[in-house]
Amino acid sequence: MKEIQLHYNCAGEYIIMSLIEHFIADHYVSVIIASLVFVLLRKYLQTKKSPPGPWSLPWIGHLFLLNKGDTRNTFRELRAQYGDLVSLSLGSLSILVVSGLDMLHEVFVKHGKYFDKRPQMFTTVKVGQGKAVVNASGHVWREHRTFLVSNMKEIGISHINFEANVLEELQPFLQLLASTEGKDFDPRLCLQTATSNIICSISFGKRFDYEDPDFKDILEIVESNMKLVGATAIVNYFPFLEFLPGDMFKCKQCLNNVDKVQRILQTWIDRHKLTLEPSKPRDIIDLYMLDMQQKVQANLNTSMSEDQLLKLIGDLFVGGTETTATTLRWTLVFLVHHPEVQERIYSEIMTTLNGRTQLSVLDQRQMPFTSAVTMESQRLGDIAPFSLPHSNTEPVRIGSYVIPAGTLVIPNVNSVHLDPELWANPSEFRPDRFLSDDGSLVKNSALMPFFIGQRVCPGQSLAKLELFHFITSIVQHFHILPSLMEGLPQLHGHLGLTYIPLPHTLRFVARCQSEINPS
Ligand code: HEM
Repeated sequence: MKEIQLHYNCAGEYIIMSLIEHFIADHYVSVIIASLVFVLLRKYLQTKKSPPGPWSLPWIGHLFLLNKGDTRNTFRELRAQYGDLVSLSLGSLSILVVSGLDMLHEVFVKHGKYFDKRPQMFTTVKVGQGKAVVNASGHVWREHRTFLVSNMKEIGISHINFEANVLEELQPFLQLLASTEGKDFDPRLCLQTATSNIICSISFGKRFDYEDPDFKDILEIVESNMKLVGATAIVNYFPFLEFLPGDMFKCKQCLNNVDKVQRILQTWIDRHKLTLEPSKPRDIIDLYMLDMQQKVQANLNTSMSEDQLLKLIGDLFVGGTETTATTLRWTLVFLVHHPEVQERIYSEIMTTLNGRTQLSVLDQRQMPFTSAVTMESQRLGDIAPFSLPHSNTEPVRIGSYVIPAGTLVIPNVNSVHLDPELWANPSEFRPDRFLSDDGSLVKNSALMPFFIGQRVCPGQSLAKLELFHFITSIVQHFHILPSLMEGLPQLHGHLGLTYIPLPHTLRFVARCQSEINPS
């Protein structure tokens, strides 16, 4: 009895275990077969539950597929073979590629609340520190996103006059174009500077001189990190690589850059706080400080802090500069290929201005062709072909499949923007596809440059305003002509974090010399 008590807590348990032992001894062959069948059946049912995908190598998974050429083509081929949901893996990470208009709606709208997280990896956890909006999930993300969305609503409702900020930036930009005197010129840098300066205006209430050393430093560091994030991407899937000796994957350099930008932003925020007047919020920083103070005073559970504010301003730079500048660059590329489209926009501008010199955002409603050109540039330029990666913290059933918790979910927006089932001749630039027979604007839910669902771009009102004013002002004042040296720019680009045009120059020849005075 003593021996029995060593192994079993009570006599009942002893009896049951003895019966099982006897059964196994008598039927051990049947037990082995049954266990085998059980294991195989479970495995079969599990694979049945995950969306299909190609065979993978142990440990590295589909690295060979994702590292080969243009990922948009790879995903197109995978979709043709396996359907709208494709399972892949990298290291220990499960990946799901979601394609097609209906499936993107099913996953990111119908089941959107389950897929509103960001995956936990080097870029989000170390670079973005899981803070503010772009890299955050859960309570921090929801609170900061709500703050941003409520303060970046349609023009006229927001506290900040975005249009004034955009118009203020247009003047030095147009003067810079005029100063090129119709010679070959690459507009990339001045578009990036202008869009960054607009983020400065809405964040700090002031624009910077293009030669301001701190401003130039920030632009250079942000650009350097855009390139470094490509080099560090592999660390997202194989995290141990970060800890190899040296800085082979540029992780340390990338994190140092983040530190440098934060230090500059912190000094700007500190200076700005000294002049805060609660009755007159001037910009995002003022609005944030006031919102935070109110919540602290009311003893509310808030994640808002000065540290989060620093990251939020960083998010606006990352989310709002390169994206808008690249969209404008693609638009210029398409316009230089289509002088007849430039002339149609010009004529619409002149009719709408009707003697005035400056368009207002309210004029947009009377300018369907210009809106159609912007939409078509966003579709064909397709600058964010995979949006940003999402993730889920619990298993989610989509149709007959189960998506495991912690999957990295990639929205294949490219599959929609260039789908021949949705757009006739999708690789052609045809703004008229967004116009009805009577010339009015036809919206199309298959156009999703700002993506859809819970994480849809909160800066889209500002972005649309910038696109409208920059495109119309450039066409109002200049003929956009091909480079004398290089001819027309290429219509294909380079796929990095975003899809960008290949380096090129254009000529901006003033329509009427007297209209813009270079300073
Ligand atoms: C043409 C210009 C722009 C395009 C094409 C664009 C596109 C996008 C896309 C595709 C996303 C990812 C949505 C997702 O997570 O699936 C996004 C997110 C975001 N964008 Fe934009 N964007 C533009 C301009 C802006 C501007 C001007 C701002 C800010 C002033 C901004 C701020 C953000 C932020 C903060 C996020 C993160 C949202 C979140 O994680 O909840 N974007 N944008």
